[in-house]
Parts: sequence; C-alpha cells; structure tokens
Amino acid sequence: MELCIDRLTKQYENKIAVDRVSLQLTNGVYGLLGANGAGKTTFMRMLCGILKPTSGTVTFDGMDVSSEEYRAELGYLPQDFGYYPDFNGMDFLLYMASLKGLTKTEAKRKSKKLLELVSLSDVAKKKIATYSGGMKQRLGIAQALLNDPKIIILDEPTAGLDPKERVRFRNLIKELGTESIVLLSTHIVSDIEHIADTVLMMKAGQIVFNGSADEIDDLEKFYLDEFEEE
Ligand SMILES: Nc1ncnc2c1ncn2[C@@H]1O[C@H](COP(=O)(O)OP(=O)(O)OP(=O)(O)O)[C@@H](O)[C@H]1O
Repeated sequence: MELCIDRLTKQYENKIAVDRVSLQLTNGVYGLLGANGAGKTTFMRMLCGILKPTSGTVTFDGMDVSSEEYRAELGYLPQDFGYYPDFNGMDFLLYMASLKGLTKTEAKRKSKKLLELVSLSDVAKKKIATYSGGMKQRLGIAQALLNDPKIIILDEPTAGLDPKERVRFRNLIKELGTESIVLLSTHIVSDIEHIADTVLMMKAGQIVFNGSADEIDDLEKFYLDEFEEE
C-alpha cells in the first residue's frame, strides 16, 4: 500500500503554491506542518483529486487520483467543512453515507459505530447547531471514515478541540494509522509531536523536512528556526 506523489506542482497565475513535491507514503500518521500560506491546503486538495495539479501525479497502488477506485479508498475532512445545522448527527452521517454509495443497512450500522468511536452517541439525535466546535470536528472525522478509507486526509482537524478532546483525537488517529495512511495538517507543533510518526514540514510549496519527530530534540524550536526568515 503506497501513495505515490511525483513532482506535484500547482501554480496559480504567478504564484507557485506547491512546488514539485515528491513523496511516498505508507501506513502511519503523517503530520504536515507549515505556516499560513505554505501550501498545505492546496497540496491536500490535490491528493484528494479535488484540485487539478498544474503538473505531476498522485497514485495509490497504481490508481490515479482522478479515478473512481481511488475515491473509494479516500476519506477527507476539509478545513471549511460545511455542516447542516438542522440535521442531527446521525442523520448527517446517514446522508453522507448515501452520497458515498453505502447501502441503507450498511449506512446505519457504520454511522452508529462511528458515532460511538468519536463519542457522539449520546447526542446523535441532537441538532448539529447545538454542537460545540470540537463535537462538529469529531462528526467531521466520523464522516471521513464512513467508507473505511485507506487514505485519510484531514485538514486542520484539531482546530477547535479542547484539551480533553485533543487526547481522545490523538488516540483515535494513532489507531487509524496502524491500517491506513493518515495525513493531517496543522500549524500547532504540539499536535504533531504527539500524533505523527512522520513530520513533513512545508515551506513556500516545498517539503523542507521529512523525518521522524524523534529525530528532532525540540520540534517547536526547529520549526520556528525553519520559518524565522519569513
Ligand atoms: N485559488 C487561488 N488562487 C490564487 N492563489 C491561491 C489560491 N489558493 C491558494 N492560493 C495561494 O497559494 C498559497 C498556498 O495557499 P494554501 O491555502 O494552500 O496554504 P496553507 O498552507 O493551506 O495555508 P492555511 O493554513 O492558511 O490554509 C498562498 O499564497 C495562497 O494565497
């Protein structure tokens, strides 16, 4: 199982947002760190097949990012995820499941299981409008997992989580990383230190560091040094 990113590039008019990124990702949790505007969202959207690269390719075990079969293996939580405030948590998941092509029985079974996994079972029948930021975020993570994805891409998933939820989230992500490729972006260094097996640092559209968090004594300092001149 390998996600192969080859010289992936995105240019917006005169701005190169992602600049010839090549990476091979296998099982595990990858933390993508970068300042605002470094190119993280652009990069992730290309990995999801939502944004067409200017050049370069993304393939998963030979399947191209634009193929249906690739989509079937993908779970994605965008940064600006649109929730339906009048839906309750359960109905929202059932709705997302139907969009992903799950059968009714399968959708019910899976939604129930995922609500348990993200500890939202007791509010499953409450309107999303009443959820806290962290609860919405957990619901977003649950919808990304409906199709048992092998590639899980989460754009700033820890935004809005309180300290308790952060710990719960870390445990969940760790578990997912044992069987899937999990790529999550953040600009909070401590999130990455505790969750990621591999740290990817992005700067001006390029991956400037790719290695284990353990390799660096003080990730926060390393990160700040890297970005100091910006
Ligand atoms: N549609 C667009 N048209 C033109 N420029 C864009 C567009 N989308 C992004 N950019 C530019 O590309 C660069 C990378 O943006 P991107 O959103 O990928 O960064 P990011 O690392 O995800 O930042 P953030 O954490 O703020 O989301 C930025 O300079 C941004 O202004």
